[in-house]
Amino acid sequence: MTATRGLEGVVATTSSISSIIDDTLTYVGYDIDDLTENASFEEVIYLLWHLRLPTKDELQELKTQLAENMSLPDEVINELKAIPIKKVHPMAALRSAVSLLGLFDDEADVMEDDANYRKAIRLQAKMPSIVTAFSRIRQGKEPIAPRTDLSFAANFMYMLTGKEPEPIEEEAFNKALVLHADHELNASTFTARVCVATLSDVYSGVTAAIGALKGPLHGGANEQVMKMLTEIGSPEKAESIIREKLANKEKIMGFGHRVYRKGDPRAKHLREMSKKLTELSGESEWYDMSIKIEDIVTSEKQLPPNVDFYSASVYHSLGIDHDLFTPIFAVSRVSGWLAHILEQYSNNRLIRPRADYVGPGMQQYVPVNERR
Ligand SMILES: CC(=O)SCCNC(=O)CCNC(=O)[C@H](O)C(C)(C)COP(=O)(O)OP(=O)(O)OC[C@H]1O[C@@H](n2cnc3c(N)ncnc32)[C@H](O)[C@@H]1OP(=O)(O)O
Ligand SMILES: O=C([O-])CC(=O)C(=O)O
Repeated sequence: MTATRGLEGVVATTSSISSIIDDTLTYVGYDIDDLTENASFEEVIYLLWHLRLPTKDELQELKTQLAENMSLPDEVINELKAIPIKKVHPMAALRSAVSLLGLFDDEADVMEDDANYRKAIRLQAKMPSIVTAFSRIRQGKEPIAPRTDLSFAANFMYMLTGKEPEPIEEEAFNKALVLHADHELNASTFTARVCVATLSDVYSGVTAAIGALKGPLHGGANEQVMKMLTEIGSPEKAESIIREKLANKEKIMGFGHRVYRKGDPRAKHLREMSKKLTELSGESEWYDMSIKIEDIVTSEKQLPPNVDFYSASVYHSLGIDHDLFTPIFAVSRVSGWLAHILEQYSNNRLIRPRADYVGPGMQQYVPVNERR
């Protein structure tokens, strides 16, 4: 038995949800470029869960179901008010709140398909409410109730700020949600599948996935990108700082990918949005700095930007707090996690690989008093 470090190149399951072939990303056979330009996030949710695009009536039904399930139990709001909210990372709060939500769902441990689908709707609907409630409570404000007449993207921004977004902001946010929705067997999705393959429940699967997304090598990279851009401070300083980081063998956040070699097809959409939105907000230095960094990292290390690099300046331009970037990723990616959880249940087998043991050989137990 020989281990493959990080399971690189290992094919661990079949899936009909999304694919990455020759650096092209598709959801159920639809190119990500096509979906980003044309689809609403609600259509993408339906696509991932049903493996086909919805009719007009089916889409309306999904929108209604999401709208009806957005509000949070008082206990979850009260818990967010009880935690040391100024010290807690919102991803940790989201992880705990999703786990807590499961305690107030009478169907949490009901394993029938219909019940699991209903839980998927509830989780998809309530994740934006948790993230926005966290943000409001942290500012000493009351959470804002969701509106049934707004799109998923607009509702998130409305619950965050109390204002309806401008059409260009809603469009950008919808695109970002579409771009982050699913990505084959990434670390958090794999985590969700491993968890529910024990026939554990949907809440456990999503809670585990949030924990995996939180790390800076995965979803947590978008917040780290903004931290780096803020530290660099201006496009003029980018070159020397990035060259120094590379010389010190530091990783540049938002670059590199386990699967893509030529580049992440999502990055160009976010680059374009970053250009547009930073111009609009009068802070084009974030875009200029990002372009400069991309030039250096691609020429020095042949590492193209991934989805997290330009999403940082996009979310910043939308006025979003930097530590909410990864929770927003989760608000979108939960659609993919849920699709994979439902797919795993539909054809389940326990996921249990082996380890190549490299520790000491057989040893004799020595009582503690005799040990030296
Ligand atoms: C949504 C997402 O999860 S997208 C990924 C988000 N994560 C990041 O942006 C963090 C920065 N990037 C990385 O850490 C990596 O590229 C990962 C985690 C995405 C992929 O990791 P792996 O496939 O395991 O590649 P690994 O970390 O082994 O890197 C291979 C080589 O490229 C280098 N490298 C990879 N990424 C970077 C980077 N961002 N900056 C500098 N060097 C890098 C490594 O140092 C290593 O060099 P070496 O062979 O000389 O030691
Ligand atoms: O696929 C991966 O390894 C990481 C990634 O880009 C994602 O989850 O969107």
